[in-house]
Amino acid sequence: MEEEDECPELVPIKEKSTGPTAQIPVTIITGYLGAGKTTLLNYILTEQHNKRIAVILNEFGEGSALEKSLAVSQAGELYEEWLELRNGCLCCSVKDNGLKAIENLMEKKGKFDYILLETTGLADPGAVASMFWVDAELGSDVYLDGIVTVIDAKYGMQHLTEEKPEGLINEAARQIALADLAIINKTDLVNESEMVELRGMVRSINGLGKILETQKSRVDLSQVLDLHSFDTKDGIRLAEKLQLVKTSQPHLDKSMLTITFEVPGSVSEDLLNIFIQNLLWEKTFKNKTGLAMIVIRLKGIFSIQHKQKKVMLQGVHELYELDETSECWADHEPRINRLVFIGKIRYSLSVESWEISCFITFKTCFINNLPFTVFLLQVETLMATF
Ligand SMILES: Nc1nc2c(ncn2[C@@H]2O[C@H](COP(=O)(O)OP(=O)(O)OP(=O)(O)O)[C@@H](O)[C@H]2O)c(=O)[nH]1
Ligand SMILES: [Zn+2]
Repeated sequence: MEEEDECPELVPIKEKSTGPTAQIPVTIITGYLGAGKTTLLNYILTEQHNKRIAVILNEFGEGSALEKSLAVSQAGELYEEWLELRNGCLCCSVKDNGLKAIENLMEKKGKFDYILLETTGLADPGAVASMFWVDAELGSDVYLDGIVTVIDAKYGMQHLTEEKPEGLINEAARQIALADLAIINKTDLVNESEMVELRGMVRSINGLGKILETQKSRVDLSQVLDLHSFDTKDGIRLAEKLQLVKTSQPHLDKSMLTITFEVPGSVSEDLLNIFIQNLLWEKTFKNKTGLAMIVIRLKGIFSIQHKQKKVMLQGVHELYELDETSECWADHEPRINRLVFIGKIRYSLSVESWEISCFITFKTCFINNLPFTVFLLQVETLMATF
């Protein structure tokens, strides 16, 4: 893990030129796992604003880019650069990939006039933002327009008040501290007193940024794009902000991990729902020390029996939804069901036994048309094997 780089001397970039060599604005969309970043991205991509937008997505964990790509609408002309980082994130493990992705996009320059960069839910937007000052010539093509942080109204307080291992920063707080715009999303899931508490907490972390409140991340785009938050006169402001939230330790919480299951076949929707409810609500899957994984984020793509379309699973803490996507399983396409867990298990050394117990039960969802009693018997037999 790279030590956090010294904050680079921030050199305000020169006045933005206009015309064909016009610099392209970049908006960083950040926010904790499941807060609604992709929902905001989709909303921006599908709203009428006659901007041709390029998207850079940085996903946490191996292979989970697939779910992300299915979640990002294919509206309009979309240039997608993937930064699929193995259990890392753009900001602290492979900064140069971020630059590479932007430079790849710049080669297609002229075809788009705005870049949206969605970070992983665990990323440090400060390190991503400072990328725009580290690489001088990059500054000539793009400029950082603003940092937009999406906050989950239902779990935001839990994320912000979570005890972190010694010296580790709370990434949710850091994402808010650096926001030019904070969007408190999912207001449909909380009452007024919870909103007052969260609003106060956000304001106490970030006294400057604008705060909007939304459902499904639907905001007035003039409040999100073209903010010019870091124009020359404000460039120094980023330095101050970075100093404000600067820490010496890397921020990636080692206890956070991603587990991916891939199983061929088609699954019974009922058995899948039972499996997910046992996982998220009953926490029935334990490791050999009797611990369950704290699943913070759950994503998946499924082939459901008797359905032609791919079904996407989205879960955030205890909430989950199975939605049919517009994409069909192609005739020759192998039906591989993928399930990605992002979460933590104390004493992660014993995550394997948790993984085995969970995987075996997941596999039993694929044994077609089992009477439920037989299914449960199978689960018990399987669970006894380790
Ligand atoms: N109830 C409710 N659900 C929402 C709202 N906005 C988004 N969601 C759901 O929350 C889940 C996560 O939304 P995403 O947009 O994928 O969140 P994200 O921040 O991109 O998540 P990561 O992939 O972990 O980074 C999805 O199931 C969304 O449909 C909202 O305002 N209310
Ligand atoms: Zn990072």
